[in-house]
Amino acid sequence: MAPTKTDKYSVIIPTYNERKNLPVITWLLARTFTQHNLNWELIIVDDASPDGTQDIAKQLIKVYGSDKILLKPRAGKLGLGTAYVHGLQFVTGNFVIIMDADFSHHPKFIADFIALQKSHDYDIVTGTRYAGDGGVYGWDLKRKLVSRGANLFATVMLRPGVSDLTGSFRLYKKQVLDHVISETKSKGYTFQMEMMVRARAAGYSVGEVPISFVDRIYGDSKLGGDEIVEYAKGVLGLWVSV
Ligand SMILES: Nc1nc2c(ncn2[C@@H]2O[C@H](COP(=O)(O)OP(=O)(O)O[C@H]3O[C@H](CO)[C@@H](O)[C@H](O)[C@@H]3O)[C@@H](O)[C@H]2O)c(=O)[nH]1
Ligand SMILES: [Mg+2]
Repeated sequence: MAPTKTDKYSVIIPTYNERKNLPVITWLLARTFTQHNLNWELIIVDDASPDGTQDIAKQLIKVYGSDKILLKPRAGKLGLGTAYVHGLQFVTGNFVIIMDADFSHHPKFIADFIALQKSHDYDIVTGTRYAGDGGVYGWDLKRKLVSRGANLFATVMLRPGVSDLTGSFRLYKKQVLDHVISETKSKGYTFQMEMMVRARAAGYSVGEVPISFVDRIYGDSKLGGDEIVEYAKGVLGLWVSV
């Protein structure tokens, strides 16, 4: 089954200091959707970035149109999980894609996500770095071990049957995202893992597309030691409750 005329893909991108990345990621998204003749919109959730990300977003609205690009800012840096909740209120599509602004998630994979979703009517399609041709490029050994360890820990404890739990390049049916996000309590990096564990517990179907995750060129990652401790607490909390 191919996407229909009534299908619309709403991309939510949370941004914090992504002035340099946003124009190119937007251009690549527009190209991907245009090439595949798909309806789309991009919702930018910027948390008062001091680098002027919002000025760039406003220029993009002028270039692509306010039906395509929506800027939905917040007053301060409130974290990734709540950024998706915020962006979701403004979605007009029946599918939602969440991804990062920094090219770790290349828009070219979106066509594969959509094709896989359509072929199995999946509720969710997730990018995976840890199956098939997927991989991570540009991370040092420590960061690789943290990520593998985080995935292994949650996999062993919770057995959700999904190979990449902490990644955040995903496509959801809109009503599935509404449901799962309403049940998810964690905010920061734990959010993606909790979303997937809760989705599986609720019986939603999940397809996986191998992706190459490339570390950002511009700007810094916001992952710190506190987030790792939060993540471990999150896994243990779900182990008790789900
Ligand atoms: N609005 C908003 N956006 C934020 C915030 N923190 C980060 N972002 C945005 O969220 C995206 C991811 O942030 P990064 O700082 O680039 O995260 P990362 O360390 O590369 O982590 C990525 O990989 C992890 C998996 O290994 C993922 O768990 C994580 O979600 C993210 O995709 C980027 O678009 C960044 O601008 C925030 O507090 N608010
Ligand atoms: Mg990143």
